[in-house]
Amino acid sequence: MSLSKTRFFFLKNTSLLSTCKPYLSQISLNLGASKRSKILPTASTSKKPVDQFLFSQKKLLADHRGNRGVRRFHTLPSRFQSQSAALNQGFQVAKAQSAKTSSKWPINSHKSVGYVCIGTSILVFAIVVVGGLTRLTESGLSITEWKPITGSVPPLTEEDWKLEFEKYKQSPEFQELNSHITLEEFKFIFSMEWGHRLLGRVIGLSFVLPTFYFIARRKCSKDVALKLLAICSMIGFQGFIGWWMVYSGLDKQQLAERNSKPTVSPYRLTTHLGTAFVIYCYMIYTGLQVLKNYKIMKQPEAYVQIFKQIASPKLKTFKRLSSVLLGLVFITAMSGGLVAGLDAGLIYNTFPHMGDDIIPSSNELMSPVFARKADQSDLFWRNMLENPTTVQLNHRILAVTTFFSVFAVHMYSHRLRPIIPKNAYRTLNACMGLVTIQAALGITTLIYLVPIELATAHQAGALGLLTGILVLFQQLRRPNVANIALLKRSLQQLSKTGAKGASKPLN
Ligand code: HEM
Repeated sequence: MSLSKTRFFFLKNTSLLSTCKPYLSQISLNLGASKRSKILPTASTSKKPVDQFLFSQKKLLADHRGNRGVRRFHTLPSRFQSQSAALNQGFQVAKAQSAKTSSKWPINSHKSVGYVCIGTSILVFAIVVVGGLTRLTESGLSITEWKPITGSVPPLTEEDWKLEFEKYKQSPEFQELNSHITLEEFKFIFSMEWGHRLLGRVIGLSFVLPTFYFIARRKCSKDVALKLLAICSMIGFQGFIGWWMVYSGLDKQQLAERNSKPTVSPYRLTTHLGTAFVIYCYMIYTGLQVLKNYKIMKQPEAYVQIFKQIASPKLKTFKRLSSVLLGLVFITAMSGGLVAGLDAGLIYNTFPHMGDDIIPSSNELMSPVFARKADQSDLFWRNMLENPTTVQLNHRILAVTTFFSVFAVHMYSHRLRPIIPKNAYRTLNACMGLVTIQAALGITTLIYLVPIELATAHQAGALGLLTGILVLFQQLRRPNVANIALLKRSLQQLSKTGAKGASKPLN
């Protein structure tokens, strides 16, 4: 069994950590959270460095492979226990604890969990683009029913197609806007919407099935299992939101209340877009976290330098800025969803001017036409969310703020260059490029009156930018508690041997 495999065994054993916790609390390596500093013995509490310690467990763990959890420590050979008083103490505590708990969850998830998360997030990216195309080709209201299971079979015969077309003919969209379309044209819009829904089902299956497998086979840690389950429920919920959105464009009563032509509610469209973005981010974040932890577990020495940098208090502001950027990009994207939902990109097609001025008149921005209450108490928020002029202006303001914020953080990163992890520095450079492309795509989409290609690219660009900032955010996050322990020990070993990367103390 290789050393890395031995480590895996070590880390798989949840109880080892709980074993170590009591006596590890003496350690404080200045790493901030007290929880994290209670993990592994320092050199002074253990006679052996962690690698030797782990290696010496090789046989022991192999002997006890069949026994999971803390039971392994019941039968520790005394020769091993005598190696360290501290360890001995830990084992005694584990014995006591074993009577109460027996956990089978590994501390680190297997890399395949990370691959599934990242792989499925690519499908989510694709469905967002397909969803954008569905909206831009005005295909979204062509399927008038929601059949989560049987709907995956498309019309197969000409008769089936005619039947679907008849159903569509009852919809407000056909009656008010599309009464001229032919069966062939209907087949196109139906296929767009059907493809979008099918991709949703594929995403559901390709995430839910592996999740059950990972959980049943204990391939993931407990907290990752909870995250996977949360993502599964969000995927299911997204299917429901999709139908809730479509229904708002099919129901005559709702359309009359909104005094709208047959289109979906902009609020529901933005909710649908927002949930897709959240699912996407959650998948990428979880996937990257799992892969990072897995990599560290296999080769902690390779990550030591980065760990020292991200644990440094000097990077605190930069880390906070990365979360601000993440929030800002997300809000800008949601405001873009409202622009799309209200077709607000079809007015004021100049930049930076909106009409004669950079900002339209206040009368137009806060028009009483949009207030529904007699006392106009809803004037402000209705204009902010329902007036296409104001909504477009908001999106411009947020987009420009996002652009200059990324630019400012990028400039700031040059000053911090020696202390920023290289990978994060590179990611921020890429984000600067992505935000520039995104702003350019937004402006051209507007100027050219929202052509399908540019609008689709602009939507994909939003997701691309969000991915970049999310990766940056993730790169600046600490690994899990168990891996921090490994890293601390590697760091100590490196400083003992005077190796490069460990010369400066952890600050
Ligand atoms: C820099 C950050 C930006 C982000 C993150 C962003 C994000 C988005 C998103 C997510 C959408 C919704 C797309 C859809 O659902 O189809 C959108 C739509 C839109 N954005 Fe942006 N945008 C940005 C910049 C800009 C800029 C600078 C402009 C131009 C002033 C602009 C103009 C538009 C227009 C006109 C739409 C509506 C397109 C449509 O109807 O499909 N965006 N934006």
